[in-house]
Amino acid sequence: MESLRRSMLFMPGNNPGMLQNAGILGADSVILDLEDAVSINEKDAARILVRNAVKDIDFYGTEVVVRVNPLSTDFGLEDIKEIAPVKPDALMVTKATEEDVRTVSDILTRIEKEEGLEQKSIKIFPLIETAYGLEHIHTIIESSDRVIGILLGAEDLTADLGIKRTRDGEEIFYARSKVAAACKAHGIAAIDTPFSDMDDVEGFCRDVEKAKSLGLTGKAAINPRQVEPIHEIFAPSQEEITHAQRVIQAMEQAKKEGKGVFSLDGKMVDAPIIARAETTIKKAKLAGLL
Ligand SMILES: CC(C)(COP(=O)(O)OP(=O)(O)OC[C@H]1O[C@@H](n2cnc3c(N)ncnc32)[C@H](O)[C@@H]1OP(=O)(O)O)[C@@H](O)C(=O)NCCC(=O)NCCSC(=O)C[C@@](O)(CC(=O)O)C(=O)O
Ligand SMILES: [Mg+2]
Repeated sequence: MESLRRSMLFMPGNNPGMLQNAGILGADSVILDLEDAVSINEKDAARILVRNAVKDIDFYGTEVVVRVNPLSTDFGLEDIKEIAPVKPDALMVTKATEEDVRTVSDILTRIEKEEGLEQKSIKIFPLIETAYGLEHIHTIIESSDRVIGILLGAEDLTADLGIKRTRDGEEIFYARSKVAAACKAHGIAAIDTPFSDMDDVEGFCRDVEKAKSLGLTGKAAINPRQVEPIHEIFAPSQEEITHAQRVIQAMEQAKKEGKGVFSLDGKMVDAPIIARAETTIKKAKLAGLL
């Protein structure tokens, strides 16, 4: 069955307490970070900790993604060689380019063969956080059929663009729209950038609403407190569900009467409205609301 990926909770790979609880925090997906949340002198210890966590901890069905260091550093290749054999669901590739995704995919193919793992079982989640990555998003996605989703990284992206990162996020409107459309075109997940002010609940909810309204399918979290609001906002509202059910009922009646287009509450209903209603029902079922 298709699974939900509304929330992806980041946690530093060098924090055993957080890793220990990763499967019980309610997130759809956890990202165990070996990159920016881990300082240079902790990289080796974090890699061992994350390897053991992926191998031994019960994640209770939560998707497990490990963010590895770039291959251009001393740590990237070592991360992949140590982590892939314990079979995380996916590796997250930072500041992704086509070449990075191809290289990681080739290394995974070799490791899966050596370890007797199912081919293509380890997926790839590229992080789009450079101007190059954003403008090459289609070819990056097409670089490997392991790619299951994109995460937008707004801090690094705005730094690369040399622009200010603001609370309202006006400056990432284009990036969000581009990631949403490209991911939709390829049928993969489009995950929004994290919101760093954990205490600004109102601002956070507005940010999640904005991402949803632009077509992003989920959001990264940095704190467990952010998980529940993400799920609530990404779930269809009761009003949307009731309306979708009425559209489907009316469609079934119209079908019997041989009508392709009909009206409900004085508004025209045709194929795109029906498709939207079907999507709402599917999402409600996945979220356990129906
Ligand atoms: C910020 C803070 C230190 C605050 O800690 P605090 O302890 O003050 O928080 P509290 O709320 O008091 O915690 C209450 C209880 O929850 C536990 N707890 C907290 N957070 C938890 C968590 N994440 N996972 C599990 N458990 C957690 C905690 O251990 C405590 O447990 P307990 O003691 O048992 O009660 C903490 O959240 C944290 O480390 N977050 C993750 C940081 C991180 O991974 N960043 C990198 C990824 S972003 C990135 O890189 C994006 C990007 O790529 C994008 C771009 O480019 O744009 C880039 O480059 O920026
Ligand atoms: Mg980053």
